[in-house]
Amino acid sequence: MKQKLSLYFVMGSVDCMKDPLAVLDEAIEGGITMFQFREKGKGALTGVAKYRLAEKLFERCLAHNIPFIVNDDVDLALALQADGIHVGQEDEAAERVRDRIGNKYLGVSVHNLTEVKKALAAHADYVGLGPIFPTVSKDDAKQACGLTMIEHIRAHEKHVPLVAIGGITEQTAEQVIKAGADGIAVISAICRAEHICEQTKRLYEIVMRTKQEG
Ligand SMILES: C=C1C=NC(C(F)(F)F)=NC1=N
Ligand SMILES: [Mg+2]
Repeated sequence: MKQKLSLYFVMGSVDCMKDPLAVLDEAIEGGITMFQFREKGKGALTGVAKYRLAEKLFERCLAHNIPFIVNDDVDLALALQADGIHVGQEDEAAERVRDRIGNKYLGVSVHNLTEVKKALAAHADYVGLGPIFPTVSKDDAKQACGLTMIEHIRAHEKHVPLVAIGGITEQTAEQVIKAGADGIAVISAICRAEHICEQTKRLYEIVMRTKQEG
């Protein structure tokens, strides 16, 4: 699980400046290790259009052995037979989701140690902690919790697979890993890059080098 979390690309059509399929193809070429389909916010696709896009993105991930995770929408995850689901504190209760999805990946959004412990009690496979820095990708994001929250959680839960999310860039990725995250989750750092493949490669190199240094 910790290896998979290294470079976790989170994306929906609203985050992309061009065809989401082309964006994902470039990100895969650049070395992402996990993908989350997060179709949310103003102008997000719904219904059949959302399903069709999810199917095509899932095909890309399958072809490259990259876990395909669906954000929030458990019904969509089950219909697609996705590799997993990611839910927030306000989504369907993690315990109930675990019952519905069996042993697929279950990720839970957390903002503090209490929520980490709750997620572990619900048998989550990993937690997504954030936003670490102010984010541009989520209009109802909570207050940034900073690197100290990563350190605090890691000090109390040494082994929990933890990916950090929220405003993480090439400039801050190293300190996020050094603070104790097993990986970084990014939206705009990849989606808004001039050259998506090159940017993804740089993020991948930084994360993997920093993880090796221990
Ligand atoms: C709100 C979120 C928090 N964390 C994550 C991830 F990093 F992928 F685990 N994804 C989300 N959608
Ligand atoms: Mg959610």
